[in-house]
Amino acid sequence: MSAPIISFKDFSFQYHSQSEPTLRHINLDIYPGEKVLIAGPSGCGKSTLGRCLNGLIPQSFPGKLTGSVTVAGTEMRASSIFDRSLAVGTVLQDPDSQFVGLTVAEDVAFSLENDQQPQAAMKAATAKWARTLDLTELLSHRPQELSGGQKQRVAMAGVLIDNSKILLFDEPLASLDPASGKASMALVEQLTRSDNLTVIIIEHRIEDVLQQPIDRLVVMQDGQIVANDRPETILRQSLLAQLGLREPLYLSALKFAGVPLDSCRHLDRLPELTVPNLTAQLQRWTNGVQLKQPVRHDEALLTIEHLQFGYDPDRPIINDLSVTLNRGEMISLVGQNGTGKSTLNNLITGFLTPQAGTMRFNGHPLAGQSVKERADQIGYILQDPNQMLSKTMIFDEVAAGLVLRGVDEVTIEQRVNRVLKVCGLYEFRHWPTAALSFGQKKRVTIAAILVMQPAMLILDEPTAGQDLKHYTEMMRFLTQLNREQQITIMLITHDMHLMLEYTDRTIVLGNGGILMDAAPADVLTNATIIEQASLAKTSLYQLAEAHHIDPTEFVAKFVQTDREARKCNTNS
Ligand SMILES: Nc1ncnc2c1ncn2[C@@H]1O[C@H](COP(=O)(O)OP(=O)(O)OP(=O)(O)O)[C@@H](O)[C@H]1O
Ligand SMILES: Nc1ncnc2c1ncn2[C@@H]1O[C@H](COP(=O)(O)OP(=O)(O)OP(=O)(O)O)[C@@H](O)[C@H]1O
Repeated sequence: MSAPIISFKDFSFQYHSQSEPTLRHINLDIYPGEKVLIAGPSGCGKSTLGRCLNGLIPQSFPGKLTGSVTVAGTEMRASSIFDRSLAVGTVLQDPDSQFVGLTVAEDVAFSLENDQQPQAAMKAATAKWARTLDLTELLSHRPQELSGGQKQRVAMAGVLIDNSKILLFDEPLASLDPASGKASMALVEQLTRSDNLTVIIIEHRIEDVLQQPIDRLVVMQDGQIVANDRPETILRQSLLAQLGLREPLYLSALKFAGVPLDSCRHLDRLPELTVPNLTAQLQRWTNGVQLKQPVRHDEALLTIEHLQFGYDPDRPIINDLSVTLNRGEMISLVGQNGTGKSTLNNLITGFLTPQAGTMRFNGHPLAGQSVKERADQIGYILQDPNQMLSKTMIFDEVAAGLVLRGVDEVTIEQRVNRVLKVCGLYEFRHWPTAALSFGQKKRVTIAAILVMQPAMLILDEPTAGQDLKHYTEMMRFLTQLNREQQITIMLITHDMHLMLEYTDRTIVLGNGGILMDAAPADVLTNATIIEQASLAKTSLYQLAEAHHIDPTEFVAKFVQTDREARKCNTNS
């Protein structure tokens, strides 16, 4: 075997501002041409490990380090951040932080320009990567005009153009629609094999990454490596579930059906999975589950009719869109990157004004109501809580809307405390928001909206970047608000699991209008819609199809069983 291209030897790292090391005694060798997935609970140190590879540690994030890290034969401490960034191309979760150019084209070509490459070569390379990542049409746009997923693809092109031999992806899938996520993972696989790249992927969405072959799965916990093996070995041991991480859905389905994992071969690769008598076992399980009738909601809350909007009025993004959302519904809004999901919500909340059409909320027209008036009834929660927090202390943050509306102090105290209790934040009420984790901050932003007693919440990717424990906590909390207070909740998401497991209705946006409006299991088993809206079949669909079971029935029964299992876990 050749020498490792990356080697951690008894490596520990402690951020200057922390009292304990974040990485502890890491020993890890990665060989040229390997594709490695790093998984682990939130805060276990995955991104910190990545920063040690691309040179951000210790240069931009100083701290105390012991042991050694060598990348491509050079000891980390001996190389500059510039050399290190050339050796390791990095795509971060938050692409905004990577933009430097005025246009998409400048951004993609930035590193070549820095390297003083000839114009012609630069243009050819930019065009090639723009084509590969479906960005050609966007080359003259400003990065600020792009949707979240488009930004992520630009960041990826800007890194791939460099031809680095090592690529590091930190949560590459969070803002990509399922089809783009799948396509980018397939592209990474192709490059790994054709150009003999070494690839490290940090990701919570393990099932999505495992759609392509992964050579090694490294699992971290509390700053240490607790498993480092072939994915199949780790999946068979159910280690992911034990650590509170999300297993691939098909694995959960095998467990529900009582299939002993020891009897499975190629457990990490669904297309090659072989299990004796699997068809009979899955059919028996499917026949044994009785589907319950869903609860109906038919009191209209938000009625949108013939809505029309384009940033350039001649090129509508929303085109004659009509839909009614009912009180007490839990809805997912899905669709291709750049299709107009955020735009639609900005129209509802009043940040944008439609060129035509009407919207009525609770029977009253929204036109003529200010952003503030709409915010009393419809709360919009952005993906990144840091963009929403404006006060230093938690209590003040939650009270801000009431203070702005001139509510008296005694009422504010009562209402804020009540909401803080509902959100599980009461004990932190005198803390600064900066001291909270990402998930807790998100709750504060929700609390600040709930205090206005809205009838509807719209949340953009409420669980992105969170591990299963925090994801489940957040979704349990939202489900409780929905059931107990009859708040209508609409989740904008690219996460097909989330849509299946937690929502009762899926609205698929595309071509300016609504492509489909149905139960999530029906959407995810409709091949035409999946294709049109850049969604993806989950592994459950593939498992059912391969074993001649009606996929819609199988998926619906899986969701019901999974919800019941989760309910039991909560009650116990
Ligand atoms: N810039 C920083 N300064 C001080 N401490 C930090 C810094 N960044 C991270 N940490 C600490 O290191 C720990 C690990 O963070 P890291 O981002 O590496 O985790 P992670 O496994 O990538 O988590 P996630 O999955 O939530 O992104 C955190 O608990 C945090 O307290
Ligand atoms: N301020 C703006 N000026 C011009 N065009 C814009 C602006 N904001 C968004 N767009 C364009 O409008 C389209 C819809 O963007 P929007 O952000 O609504 O999409 P989205 O469905 O939310 O995407 P994603 O899933 O990637 O977040 C995209 O093609 C985007 O490039």
